[in-house]
Amino acid sequence: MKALEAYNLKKTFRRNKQNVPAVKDVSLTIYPGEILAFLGPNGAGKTTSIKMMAGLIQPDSGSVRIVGRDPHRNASALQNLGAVLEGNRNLYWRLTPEENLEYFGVLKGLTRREARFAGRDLLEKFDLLAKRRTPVEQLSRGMQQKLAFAVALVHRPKLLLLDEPTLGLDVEATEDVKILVREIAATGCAILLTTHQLQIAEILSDRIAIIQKGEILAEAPTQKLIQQFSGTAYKIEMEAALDETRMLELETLGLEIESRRFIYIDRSELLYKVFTILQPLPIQSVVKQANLTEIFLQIVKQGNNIND
Ligand SMILES: Nc1ncnc2c1ncn2[C@@H]1O[C@H](COP(=O)(O)OP(=O)(O)OP(=O)(O)O)[C@@H](O)[C@H]1O
Repeated sequence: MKALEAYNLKKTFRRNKQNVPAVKDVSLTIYPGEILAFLGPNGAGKTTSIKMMAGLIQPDSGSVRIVGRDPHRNASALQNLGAVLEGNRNLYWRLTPEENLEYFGVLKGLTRREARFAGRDLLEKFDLLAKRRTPVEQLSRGMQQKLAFAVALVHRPKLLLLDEPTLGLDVEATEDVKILVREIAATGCAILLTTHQLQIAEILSDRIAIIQKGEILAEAPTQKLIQQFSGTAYKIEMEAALDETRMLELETLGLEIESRRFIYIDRSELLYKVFTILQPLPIQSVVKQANLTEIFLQIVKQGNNIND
């Protein structure tokens, strides 16, 4: 059974008497144990999409199923959903971790006893046991984020939605969150996460969906996406700016040149031609493997659907 199915979601907001089309067409599927990174520039429609998937915003059209149930029609669908959507705002700051877990556990349908047991387990797993009686407002940002995860997981959901889970965290806390995300997925929970930190998406995700202006531009397994774009892509970095003659010669080959120093080669058969043109200028580096940041920028720049 699929953990999440979203079909053709659409949402237009009304602001200052104008229509703001936030999400035009978003369809996504996530399977148990899978981590999907949902990427896109600011304002692309990620949060609006996630809120529709979480049952918080009613779509204008399209449908959502969480483990087969529609969260907009059937509140029981939410028993399979955990979400950390706006930083750690799903916590009560004056309550302790223990109290938060019990409170939210009961809210999600557990008995107090079940919530207490599940909460204690999570506190232990997330290394928060020593802080269980400290009010949330006195915890570090990293601890608060881990607790927000714990609260989202207390009722053992099958789908976890994470909006920017590492925002504002230091290096160590970011590492903790990465490990947690992997561990949670390993238990069979499906995870959808948004992040602007593309190296995190590259390391963590099994699949990537890229959204721009409310539409999915690309969706593919992470490694496939990287291979697809790395196969023939080279980037040459020159030590100094190129002269006019060489610029012209390279441009005649149809190559993209950035800041007169970075040459992008999209066909490997051109590589040696380019080296000949560049001789004897010093080359700083030649990189073959595109990373997700470059791929993301390429896709968003092209702005058309590579799945077509
Ligand atoms: N409640 C709202 N009323 C009006 N417009 C909205 C509302 N929520 C979002 N928008 C608009 O919808 C578009 C998509 O916003 P959304 O927050 O979904 O993008 P995002 O991809 O999550 O962006 P970011 O990466 O900056 O968080 C933006 O133009 C935003 O201004």
